[in-house]
Amino acid sequence: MSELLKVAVLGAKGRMGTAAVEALGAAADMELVAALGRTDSLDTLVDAGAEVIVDLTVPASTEANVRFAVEHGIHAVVGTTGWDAGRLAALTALLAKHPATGVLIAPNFALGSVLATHFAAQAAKYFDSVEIIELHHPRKVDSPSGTALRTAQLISAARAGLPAAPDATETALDGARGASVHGVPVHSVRLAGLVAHQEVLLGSPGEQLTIRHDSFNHASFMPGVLLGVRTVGTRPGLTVGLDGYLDLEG
Ligand SMILES: NC(=O)C1=CN([C@@H]2O[C@H](COP(=O)(O)OP(=O)(O)OC[C@H]3O[C@@H](n4cnc5c(N)ncnc54)[C@H](O)[C@@H]3O)[C@@H](O)[C@H]2O)C=CC1
Ligand SMILES: O=C(O)C1=N[C@H](C(=O)O)C[C@H](O)C1
Repeated sequence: MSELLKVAVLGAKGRMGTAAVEALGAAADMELVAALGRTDSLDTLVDAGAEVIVDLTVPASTEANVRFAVEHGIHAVVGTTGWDAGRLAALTALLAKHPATGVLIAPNFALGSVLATHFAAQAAKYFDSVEIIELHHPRKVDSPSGTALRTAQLISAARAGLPAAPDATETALDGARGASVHGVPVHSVRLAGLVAHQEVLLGSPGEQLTIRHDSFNHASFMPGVLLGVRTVGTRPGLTVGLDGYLDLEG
């Protein structure tokens, strides 16, 4: 019998953490060796012999958690938001000192969402206008969502060198045109009853393409979490986006 992969969850009592503890506990090739909450010591990870952590905490905690893991040779699969360019640069520098360790920063684990973002980036250069609407449950603490930030970044890169989208707005109330993320307008909706949803609207004269993804519950994220845990140890260094572990060109 082959060895089980020793996995720990950080943020184990949260919405995502609860679902991940259940999914990882049910995986035949994994052993859940630790389930940490906000007040637990990170030393538990070392004592438990964790090989991979899954960080599902809060933007204020995630950077220190991942740093601890990398410094102890533990791979990290990260779903928590808040990984801006500065944090990613610092993590890349840290990983250079720990070349055998892998980190996946996954703004969204739902495979449909990863595909929707990929398709939106592919389509973006063929339309005059692109805007993003992300819609989430009202307990979400960050806005715009990590998924929308990532989608806007990829769309902006795909549209490099193209004219700006037409927009005759001369006066607007603050926020009425959304937040400009890499030049792409992003609108955040927080509504009771929602889970996690995103629409990318692409427009040209006479036509519109809408690319929409819906997560109806947290089960949607679990296949991506498991894929990340199974793969991260074979991918040293930093990977941003679960698409880095998929074969999207094939
Ligand atoms: N990548 C993805 O597919 C998804 C990512 N997320 C992101 O994951 C994060 C968590 O989301 P939710 O579970 O909805 O939030 P939540 O608020 O339900 O759970 C966060 C949990 O982390 C705990 N926590 C805070 N600091 C901690 C620390 N230092 N160590 C251990 N636990 C700590 C909190 O006490 C709480 O129980 C958010 O950033 C969210 O945007 C959420 C859903 C999907
Ligand atoms: O907080 C959430 O719920 C989610 N957070 C991630 C994000 O900010 O994109 C992923 C998903 O949208 C759910």
